[in-house]
Amino acid sequence: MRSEAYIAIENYLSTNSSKQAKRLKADMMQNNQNLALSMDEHEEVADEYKRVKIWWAFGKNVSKTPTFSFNPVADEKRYYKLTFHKKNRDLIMGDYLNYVLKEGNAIKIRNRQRKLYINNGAKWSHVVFEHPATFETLAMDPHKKNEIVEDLMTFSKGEEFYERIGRAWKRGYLLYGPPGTGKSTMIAAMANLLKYDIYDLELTAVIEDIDCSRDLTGKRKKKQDNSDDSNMTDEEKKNSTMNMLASEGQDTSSNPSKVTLSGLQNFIDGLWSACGGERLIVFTTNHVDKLDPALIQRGRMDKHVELSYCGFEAFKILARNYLKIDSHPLYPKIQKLLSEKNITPDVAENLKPKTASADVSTSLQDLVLALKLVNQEVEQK
Ligand SMILES: Nc1ncnc2c1ncn2[C@@H]1O[C@H](COP(=O)(O)OP(=O)(O)OP(=O)(O)O)[C@@H](O)[C@H]1O
Repeated sequence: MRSEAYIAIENYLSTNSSKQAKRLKADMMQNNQNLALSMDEHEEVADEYKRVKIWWAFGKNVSKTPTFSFNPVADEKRYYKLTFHKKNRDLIMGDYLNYVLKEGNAIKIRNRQRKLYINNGAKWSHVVFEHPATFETLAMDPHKKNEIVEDLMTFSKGEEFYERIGRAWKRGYLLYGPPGTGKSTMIAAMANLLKYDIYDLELTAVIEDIDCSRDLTGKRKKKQDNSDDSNMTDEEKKNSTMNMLASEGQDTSSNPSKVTLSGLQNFIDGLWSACGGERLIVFTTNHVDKLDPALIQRGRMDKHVELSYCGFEAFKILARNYLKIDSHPLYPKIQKLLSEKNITPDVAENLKPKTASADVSTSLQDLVLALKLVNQEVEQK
């Protein structure tokens, strides 16, 4: 079995390939998407660290003593040999090897399959997290979007900063806005950007009058209690979810069901202090005004982001995603319709081609019809 350190070194060396590509053997793995680079026996790869040259060589020892077994396996020990000038011994054995192990582990985390954990009240279960959302495809004001991406990147690279100021490496986000404005989509984009796992926690058991909520797989969940809320309008219904995004292997197993608001606050604070790695808590709600301010105070939720109705700028991003276009003669009409009523970005579903022969104009015409319909419905209400 290969040790963690061996795998980390292997990962690290695989990124060194740009300089040494000719000398490395390329194997296509899995679905031809992951290119795995490995070294051949006695092959050498040169590296440079703080202007010091280092040579890596791969080798293996096969045990000479024959052993009897019904399932003979070669007793083989693989190793990497490191060559450098002896005056640099301290730098290489200390700084450099630490750097290699850290980089190698980071590559492992970046390349691994990520998970979406769901809490069923008693314990966490998980599925593979595969959601295509990215910040590039998220429709929202570009300035606001850049600010969020920058904030997240600064946070994710902030280990030393948080250590220096003696604070836990954590950040809280509150996403609020009407249903269908992209809160779940943004969480998926965050997880994809940072390569974090997601722990999804429905707070419907805690806050009253909750109807239903949508999870990251896009399915509407059935209401869990039996109380009759058929007289409630959509506006009166609330939906609050907490998502924790964390890097690999962080233990967050707890049972938060049936907690009071102050219990919930303690629970969140407890999660924060549970362990050392970076973590991002994202709290989503449709009704920020109905939440207890104590729950979302700065410190618990550092950044408040409003996800809102679909403006023309956001529509242009959706049109680019769906139709690969930047302009069209129907744009002024669409801009006018979007400005008349509150339209959520999920109206972009109408941009999906409905027939094999549908082209850009047909899709935009479908959208115009859908927008007119929504506007009429709103007016009738
Ligand atoms: N800002 C957006 N950018 C791109 N797609 C969006 C955006 N908002 C919504 N959508 C699309 O609309 C659908 C619903 O969005 P999403 O589930 O993210 O909304 P939500 O705010 O989380 O809704 P809810 O409050 O009901 O959970 C998704 O299929 C998503 O692709």
